[in-house]
Amino acid sequence: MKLALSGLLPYPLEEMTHAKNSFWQHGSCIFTPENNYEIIASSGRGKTTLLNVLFGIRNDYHGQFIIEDIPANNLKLSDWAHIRTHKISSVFQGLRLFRHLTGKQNIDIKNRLTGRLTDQQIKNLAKTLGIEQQMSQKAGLMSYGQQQRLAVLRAFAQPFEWLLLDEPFSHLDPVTAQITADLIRNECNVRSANFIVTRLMSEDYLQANEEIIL
Ligand SMILES: Nc1ncnc2c1ncn2[C@@H]1O[C@H](COP(=O)(O)OP(=O)(O)OP(=O)(O)O)[C@@H](O)[C@H]1O
Repeated sequence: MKLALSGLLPYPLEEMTHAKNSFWQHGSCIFTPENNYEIIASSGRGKTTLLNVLFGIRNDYHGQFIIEDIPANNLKLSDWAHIRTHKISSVFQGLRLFRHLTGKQNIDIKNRLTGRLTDQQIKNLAKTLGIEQQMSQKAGLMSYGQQQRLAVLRAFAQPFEWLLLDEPFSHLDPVTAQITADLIRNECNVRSANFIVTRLMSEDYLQANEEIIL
């Protein structure tokens, strides 16, 4: 599924000085399924805003976001529901976990809708991510780094063509980050899917073949 931005400029970025001499000056790019993408910028330059546009949860922008030749603003809520269940999965910067549910319950609540992962697959993924023991613990009691890995696992509990990841390694040590990055890359490969990941200037774990500097 091709995602295209044409002259995109989110309203909150309009008056910002960096928007006048950066990606936002033209706001155009095409995300094609042959590539993985990194969106790289220092804090506050619009990474989360851009991912939220791609996930269809913001439409406060100039220009156009086009999904497979259809302007995103023409899509109905039911179209977006379908896209978010079958085509685009996401790991938000704020994670959006249910704090009072266990790790496993957080996965199950999504997996029940999609039936994507078996219990054994969930167990194996949790083990690889080093959060096997946390699956029976309440999410709100986990460290933020453990919660980040749980959110990555949850993103796998549905089919997708694109996986959006907003600074997914920000609370992980380099070894754990690399294990998580390798798992993400492998899951995408197995599913013939692609990722769009944001990161600050200083980190680089997933090493996509296309870089977008904001
Ligand atoms: N709804 C909004 N109303 C006003 N300003 C907003 C809104 N959404 C985003 N912004 C502003 O847009 C700018 C970019 O925010 P964004 O969260 O996209 O940055 P970021 O690159 O993801 O930063 P970080 O690396 O710190 O997460 C910020 O200055 C933010 O205050």
